[in-house]
Amino acid sequence: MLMRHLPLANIEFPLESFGLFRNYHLRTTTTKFAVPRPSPPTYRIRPYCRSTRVVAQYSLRSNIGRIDQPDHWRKTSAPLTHRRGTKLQALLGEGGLSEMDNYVFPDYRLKRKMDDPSKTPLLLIACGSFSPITFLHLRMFIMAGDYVKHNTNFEVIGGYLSPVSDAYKKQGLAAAEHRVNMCKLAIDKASNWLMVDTWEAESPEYQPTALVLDHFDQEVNIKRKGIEAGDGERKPVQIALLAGADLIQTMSQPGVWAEKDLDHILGKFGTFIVERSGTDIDEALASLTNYRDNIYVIQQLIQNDVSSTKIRLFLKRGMSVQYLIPAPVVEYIEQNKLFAEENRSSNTNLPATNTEKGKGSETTASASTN
Ligand SMILES: Nc1ncnc2c1ncn2[C@@H]1O[C@H](COP(=O)(O)OP(=O)(O)OP(=O)(O)O)[C@@H](O)[C@H]1O
Ligand SMILES: NC(=O)c1ccc[n+]([C@@H]2O[C@H](COP(=O)(O)O)[C@@H](O)[C@H]2O)c1
Repeated sequence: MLMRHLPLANIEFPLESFGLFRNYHLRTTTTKFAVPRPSPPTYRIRPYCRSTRVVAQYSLRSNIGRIDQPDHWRKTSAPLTHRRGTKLQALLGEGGLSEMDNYVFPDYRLKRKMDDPSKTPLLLIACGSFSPITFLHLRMFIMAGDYVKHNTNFEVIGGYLSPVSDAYKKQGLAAAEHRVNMCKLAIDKASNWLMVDTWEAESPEYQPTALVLDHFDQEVNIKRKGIEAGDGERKPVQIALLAGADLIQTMSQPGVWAEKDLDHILGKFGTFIVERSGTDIDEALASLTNYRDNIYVIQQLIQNDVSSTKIRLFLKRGMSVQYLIPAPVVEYIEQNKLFAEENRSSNTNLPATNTEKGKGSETTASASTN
């Protein structure tokens, strides 16, 4: 896996060597051996060093050097052993989350060449829980696209959903595998420019947003050297965070964002903010005036107050969420019985921001659904 699991070797062992364990981990102080999945009749062993990870992260942060995943590693992915023989599996295909261990940056919907070389290429990144993804998450990209077209000199060349890692431990966070699958289902047929990047979701550790944006910068500007402008030249792509106003509001709350991360996100990358009911946008931006040239505020002309929290609340109460979230996602939730019960097994450490933002509260379930 890129950056986090820099593989040093790719060794196959006979099945009998490991008995019948499906996941097998050997740890020493400096080296970890992970056996992600059985690939009958052999297990694939993936050794990697913790120390290399630190070096890789440093390189990524500072854009020094190049961290390449060896091609042989990508191509020798273990076959899936738990195939879901459903319509959804057909949709998710081989790119389903079951193959998360073999991370490859998705670029199949990235524009290869700009339509207008005089513009600045722009890539929109929405970081979030997406537990589950709603139509508003998708609408954010559409609203941003319209805003960019009519108000700026940017040209959007693609958009990514980046579901947060399980390590975020937020209340109501379904397993990353499910959240990624739902995001993929939501965009599969519905978009020709949105993609789901699993780099963050795959990470066993929480990745701060500044680092996530660095990852995109690395993939698009360092590895792919930007985009062809149409006049023979390649242009660097402006990476920007796409977020709701509630997220920006947390930027002035003490302890939520590191000062250097804010400077990195708003100074180097910039952000497109979608208005959200319940959040005073002027108040949210008051402490960020230093970065105002890099902050674009998008009005929600048709207010949509749907949130993942409200969706989970409906599901917990056995109410339908049809037409609030994409149909394949409704089907996926039913098939996997998600959000039906209080699902807090991995979410006992709740962040302080859980019940604000006018999203509805899972703990005060009497609110807003009557
Ligand atoms: N109705 C909405 N209006 C504006 N922005 C939204 C809306 N719903 C989600 N967003 C934005 O989408 C991004 C991803 O958010 P996230 O996955 O945390 O969704 P959420 O619906 O706010 O989740 P939850 O209710 O679980 O906290 C955030 O930047 C958030 O502000
Ligand atoms: N310090 C940080 O980098 C930081 C702080 C708060 C939220 N976030 C990100 O914002 C997104 C949405 O978070 P919430 O669902 O908590 O609003 C997540 O992707 C999360 O990683 C990042």
